[in-house]
Amino acid sequence: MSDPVIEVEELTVRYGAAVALDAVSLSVRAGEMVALIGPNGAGKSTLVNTLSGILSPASGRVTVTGRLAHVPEGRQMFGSLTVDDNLRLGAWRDRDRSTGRIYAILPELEPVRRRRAGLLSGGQQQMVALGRALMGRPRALVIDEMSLGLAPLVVAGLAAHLRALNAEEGLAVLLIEQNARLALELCSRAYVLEAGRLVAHGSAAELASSPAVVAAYLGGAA
Ligand SMILES: Nc1ncnc2c1ncn2[C@@H]1O[C@H](COP(=O)(O)OP(=O)(O)OP(=O)(O)O)[C@@H](O)[C@H]1O
Repeated sequence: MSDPVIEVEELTVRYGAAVALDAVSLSVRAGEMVALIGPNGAGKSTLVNTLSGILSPASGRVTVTGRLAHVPEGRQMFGSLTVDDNLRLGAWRDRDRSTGRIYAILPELEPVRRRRAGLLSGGQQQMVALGRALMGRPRALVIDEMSLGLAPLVVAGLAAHLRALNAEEGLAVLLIEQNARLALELCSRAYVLEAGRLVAHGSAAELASSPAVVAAYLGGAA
């Protein structure tokens, strides 16, 4: 098995005296798509912000091999700029980098490349947000609430692109989702975070048949 691209070891993060993450360990390997599931306030954003280097650990370690890109919740488009210009913002370190590679990976964006991003559908905007993250040629991608407000067919299209990136480029993907059902469908493994602690971890199939997970997150009997 390949080495982890994202490795979080016994990570504790505090806001003042409040413990937001308590000895959390997780890993994502190259070519893997892994979910982090948890309710509001579980500590998901705290983990993402620590991975991005915005927050510092009180103890423990976060290691990312290569570049990590973050696809934020709510897409965060520059609505008055074109799709192409939004993509270019993902490569601010290298302004001459071509967007051609992104249109090859996400061909749905090519016909709308000159359109203002604010005029696109939610699904198209999510694709632009993904493309913008890929412009930095990351080895790891953290995607926040990708499915929010999107139709199942649109989410399936996005997931197909992520699987191809997993397989063809060995991208490591950490999917942060409140929609546990969807996360367990899309990912091979998942972690469940509650009040700053990991309460479950396993293959998606194991978690989908765990009575505790079913009761808390899948709304019914296994
Ligand atoms: N800047 C802050 N100062 C103090 N406490 C904070 C701060 N940010 C978050 N918290 C607290 O830390 C805990 C974890 O919050 P976090 O935002 O990481 O959760 P989350 O899982 O991302 O929630 P959501 O799904 O609602 O975004 C919560 O109890 C929250 O109230």
